[in-house]
Amino acid sequence: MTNYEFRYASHPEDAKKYGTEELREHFLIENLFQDDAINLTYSMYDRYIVGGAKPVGKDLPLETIPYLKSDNFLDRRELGIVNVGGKGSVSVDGTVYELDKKEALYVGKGTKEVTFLAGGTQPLFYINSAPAHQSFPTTKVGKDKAEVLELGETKYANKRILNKLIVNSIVETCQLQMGITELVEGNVWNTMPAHTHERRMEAYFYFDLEEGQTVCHFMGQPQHTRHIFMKGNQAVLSPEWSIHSGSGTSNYSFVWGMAGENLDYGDMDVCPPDQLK
Ligand SMILES: O=C(O)C(=O)C[C@H](O)C(=O)CO
Ligand SMILES: [Zn+2]
Repeated sequence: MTNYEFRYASHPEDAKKYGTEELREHFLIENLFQDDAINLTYSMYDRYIVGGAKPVGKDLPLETIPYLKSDNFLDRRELGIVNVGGKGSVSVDGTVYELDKKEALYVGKGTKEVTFLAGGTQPLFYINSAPAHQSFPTTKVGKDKAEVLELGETKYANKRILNKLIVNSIVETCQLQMGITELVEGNVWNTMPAHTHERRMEAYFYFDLEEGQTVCHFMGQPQHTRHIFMKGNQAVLSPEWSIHSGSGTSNYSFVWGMAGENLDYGDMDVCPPDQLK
């Protein structure tokens, strides 16, 4: 079963007026993982699709959805998959790729068949997809291939390990970039100092958050911020004009994914913490 929903893009002046319910309705994606279903959200932020696939008792083929008006999901798109659950497998045009937790698979434009296979130790496949103009080879990015950076300091409660997975130094893509950031125990702030990048939108997916804990995700223009309280296994859309940062009541991990004008991971306009409002 494939479920899908649609999100329009918001003007920053409009978003300033949103209350709690509107913010959650427009930016928060609450139900990504449903047994034996693929749940997709098609957004108008760079036509980025955010989704989840949870095969429990049957294999789940990635079917096209009406918003695409294409015969196959990847006729004009590329796809990034990050497994955030137990070990699992994905079939891509007949080749099976095994993904451990926190491993990624890039699937290029023109691929006809992508099937999330039941079995393993209950995988949870987090999906991001963006329009593509060129076909690049399907490539698994295992733990051995990830580029790992240590960021932040415990003194500032933001010590974290950033794992670049689907980035242009590892795999060729048209516009997709994805990776995982893991907060070190005792640290709670991600992406602080915060930044914007008007060249790209971004989506965050929070996971490995202890039951009963929460992450307060911050968004908005740097001098007009808003917050959304999030649970584990939920995603949030970050417009190109918005910061994306969060503080948890414990440590946690998140998958970041981006698309837009460039593939330059370092293209960020940093906002000093004491300038945020
Ligand atoms: O912890 C961080 O800092 C991040 O993970 C930042 C994201 O990768 C990002 O926002 C990239 O633009
Ligand atoms: Zn960013």
